[in-house]
Formats: sequence, structure tokens, C-alpha cells
Amino acid sequence: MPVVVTGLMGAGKSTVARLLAQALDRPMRDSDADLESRYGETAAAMAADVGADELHAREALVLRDALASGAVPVIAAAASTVDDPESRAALGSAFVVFLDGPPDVLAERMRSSPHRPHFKPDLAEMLTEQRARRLPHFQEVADLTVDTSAHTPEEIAAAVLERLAVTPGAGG
Ligand SMILES: Nc1ncnc2c1ncn2[C@@H]1O[C@H](COP(=O)(O)OP(=O)(O)OP(=O)(O)O)[C@@H](O)[C@H]1O
Ligand SMILES: O=C(O)C1=C[C@@H](O)[C@@H](O)[C@H](O)C1
Ligand SMILES: [Mg+2]
Repeated sequence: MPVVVTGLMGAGKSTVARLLAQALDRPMRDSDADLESRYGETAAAMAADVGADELHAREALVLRDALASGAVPVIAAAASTVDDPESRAALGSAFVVFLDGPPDVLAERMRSSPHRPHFKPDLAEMLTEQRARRLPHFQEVADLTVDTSAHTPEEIAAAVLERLAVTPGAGG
């Protein structure tokens, strides 16, 4: 089954998904790269051009396309997709990793990502609000939750691989 890495912005989804794809020898799908190749611009540019709602609808679409691709990929999903009920339902057919972490740590990491729109000047405050609102959704879809502030990406990937090896149908 596909492996999907979820979490708020800056959680380390792309980094961990890349390590997992290499270790499992599976194709990697990153929703940001998928958006850019399909629509020709970054998420930040799209937020400015077509607005956040349309950006999030597109992010949900590329996630569902990747899940249906038949290639059994490792997917770094866009953070917003957990808000979408259809996407949460589609994640039922995947092994879902939730990278959780303190908002101030994620905010610091986000500052190194120019592709990302900053909806509020205080990123830690924005992520605190998002985490409070989305936590039940992440918990609903997650097969494994890891504190991304307490482990290196390599340690997180190793923990996921260990769980996949004992999860029926995960094909790790
Ligand atoms: N476990 C970790 N420990 C320390 N730094 C990390 C960890 N995981 C990722 N990082 C760093 O945090 C930054 C953000 O990581 P990454 O781009 O993988 O996050 P993301 O969840 O994909 O973010 P986005 O939502 O913007 O796509 C990068 O600079 C990355 O090197
Ligand atoms: O609300 C969010 O978490 C997000 C908003 C947009 O920036 C998206 O581009 C991003 O993937 C996630
Ligand atoms: Mg990413």
C-alpha cells in the first residue's frame, strides 16, 4: 500500500518521504512538485494568484491522484489535505505517518522554505492554531505518529520502516 507522510508545514514530510522512498525503492511523490508540474507555479505563487481555497482544492486533487497512481509510492502530502474529508477517506487505503511537533520548532523550519505562503506574520501562532484544529484529523488518519522535534529524519524513517515490516499489506 502507499505510504503517506503528513503533518503541518515544516514538519519534515518531504525529507522523511525521500528517505523512505530510497529505502523502500519506491517512487516518491511530493505534492509540491506535483502541483508545480501540473499548474506551473509554486504553492506560494498559487496562493497569491488563485487564493488559498483553490490552492487547497488542487493540493487535495494531486494527493488523490498520487494515491490512485498504482505505482505504490511514498507521498509527502500537502499539510492542508487533512482538512478535506474526501482526502481523509482516501488515506484509509494507505499507511499514514503523522509527523507531529511543537509549533515553534516547525515555524523555525518553515523559515527555510521559500515555496510556502506565510498566511500570518507570526508563524508559530499560525501553526499553534492549525495544530489545535487539525490534531483530531491527523489522529484519525495516522497509523504511526512521531515527534519530529525529538528525532533526526533518519531515526524517523527507521521507525517507519520497522512498523511497515510488521504491518500486513504495507509491503515494507
Ligand atoms: N527531524 C528533523 N530534525 C531537524 N530538522 C528537520 C527534520 N526534518 C526536517 N528538517 C528540516 O526542516 C526543514 C523543513 O523540512 P521539510 O521541507 O522536509 O518539511 P515539510 O513538512 O515537507 O514542509 P512543507 O510543508 O513546507 O512542504 C528542512 O530544512 C529540513 O532539513
Ligand atoms: O494550511 C496549510 O497547512 C497549508 C497551506 C498552504 O500554504 C499549502 O500550500 C500548504 O501545503 C499547507
Ligand atoms: Mg514538503
